[in-house]
Amino acid sequence: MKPLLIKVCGMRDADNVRQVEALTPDMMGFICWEGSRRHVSRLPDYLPETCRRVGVFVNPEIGYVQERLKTFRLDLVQLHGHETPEFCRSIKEEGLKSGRALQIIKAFGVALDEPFPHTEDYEADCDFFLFDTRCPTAGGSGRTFDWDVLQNYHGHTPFFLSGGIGPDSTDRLRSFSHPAWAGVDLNSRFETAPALKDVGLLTDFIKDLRE
Ligand SMILES: O=C(O)c1ccccc1NCC(=O)[C@H](O)[C@H](O)COP(=O)(O)O
Repeated sequence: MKPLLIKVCGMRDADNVRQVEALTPDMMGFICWEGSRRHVSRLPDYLPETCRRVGVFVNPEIGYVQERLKTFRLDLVQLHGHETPEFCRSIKEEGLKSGRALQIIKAFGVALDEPFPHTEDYEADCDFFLFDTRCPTAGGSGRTFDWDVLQNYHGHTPFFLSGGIGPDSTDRLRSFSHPAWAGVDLNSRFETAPALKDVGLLTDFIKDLRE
């Protein structure tokens, strides 16, 4: 399997952030949306330094993103709502204004009974896509979708595979292949409680994936 970026999402607790950072993921995600059980309402006492910090938003006001860019020192912004390509561009420009080469991850919910998401218009303004299971909670469902539908994605923007990836997913990941596949996103199936990751489970999984 080719080397994959590993993003651990839905972090909040400072000690847990330190423990997960020691596993050297590439990115760590902080949910900046009140509707989530993983919502981070205040700045954690510790933010990771050796991996990139991702702020996860759902249809945010630009001012809220600006504030979180500064306080969380975000490297990437992940957008999980109905944000337009223009909005993605404006967020990227906000990063430039504050002297940061901010990257954008646009998330798309995938459902078998709906047409594959229309990603083309986002190619120019986004650095990554994230294909997640469509769900009423906008993310963090713990449910997988049929990864075969990703063969309908012919774009060039690299993507994260997301939605219900768990300790038992390694074999499926090994048999999955796509030229634009760049990484995996890990969340609720590695939790002992919302926003609290099981370090043992993550240790084994990340070791397996990198072998
Ligand atoms: O995790 C959340 O609670 C969440 C809520 C609303 C929008 C996004 C959210 N998470 C963002 C992620 O990148 C998750 O890791 C992704 O949805 C997959 O989660 P899971 O199915 O639990 O593995």
